[in-house]
Amino acid sequence: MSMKLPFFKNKSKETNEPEALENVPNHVAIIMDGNGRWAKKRGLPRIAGHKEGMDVVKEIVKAARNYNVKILTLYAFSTENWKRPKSEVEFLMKLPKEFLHIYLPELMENNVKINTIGNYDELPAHTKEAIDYAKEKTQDNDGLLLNFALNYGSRFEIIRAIRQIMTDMEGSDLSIDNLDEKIFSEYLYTKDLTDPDLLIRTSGEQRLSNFLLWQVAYSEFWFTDVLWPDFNKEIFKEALDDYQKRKRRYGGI
Ligand SMILES: CCc1cc(N2CCCCCC2)n2ncc(-c3ccc(F)cc3)c2n1
Repeated sequence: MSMKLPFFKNKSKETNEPEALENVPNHVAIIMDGNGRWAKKRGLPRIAGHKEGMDVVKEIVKAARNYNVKILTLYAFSTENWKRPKSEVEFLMKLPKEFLHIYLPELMENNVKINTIGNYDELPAHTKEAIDYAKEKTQDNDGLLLNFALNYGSRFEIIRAIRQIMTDMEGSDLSIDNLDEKIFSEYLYTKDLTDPDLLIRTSGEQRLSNFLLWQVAYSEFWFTDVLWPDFNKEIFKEALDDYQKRKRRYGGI
């Protein structure tokens, strides 16, 4: 009986093996803007844009894993967003639970670790409950770090760091003389993360909107007019390709 040799398909297409790309940004941060505009263009309520935007998050998490990005930070809710209509804020605060209910099993399967930065304690209890469960379930994962910026504001983060430094100076060997950038960074929400190598912002706006102001000092910025709900893995790859082409400078020549 002749042995039927296994037909070797192009394995890379079928497995979850990351696609080998040169000079991939280790940390990508994204301002996911344009959800309300996307809905308005279609005569839909704003919350329809947020819902659509949530599904794009899952696609971009998969793409980031595929290209071997190590940290993906997503600006999901800013300290300014509390000023939005109460009904919209209530809807937004339910999205983490909905996202995790749908995608946590797949995130677990793909070794993704969930993290958050921002003034977490001020979030509603039901929001924190869902996220705490996901953090606990994924705490030992060492694949992509999926980092949601929630109730995050960079100026608040900087003042919070200065306040803590002033308190610590009273009772420790921390002094004005030895305070430097490294010590200051250790007081930020992002103390355990490397700075973003690439910052992406959708919807055509070219401003930081109080996002990671200290951390993006040496980041490459990439802007697109595409609204977040229309963002996809192909456009994400375009940003990574552009990043690869740029000569990285850190203030030097
Ligand atoms: C709390 C505000 C908010 C808004 C939001 N949007 C709305 C704004 C931008 C577009 C994406 C969809 N998403 N999408 C996922 C999450 C999420 C957060 C934490 C977590 F552990 C799991 C998922 C999310 N959170």
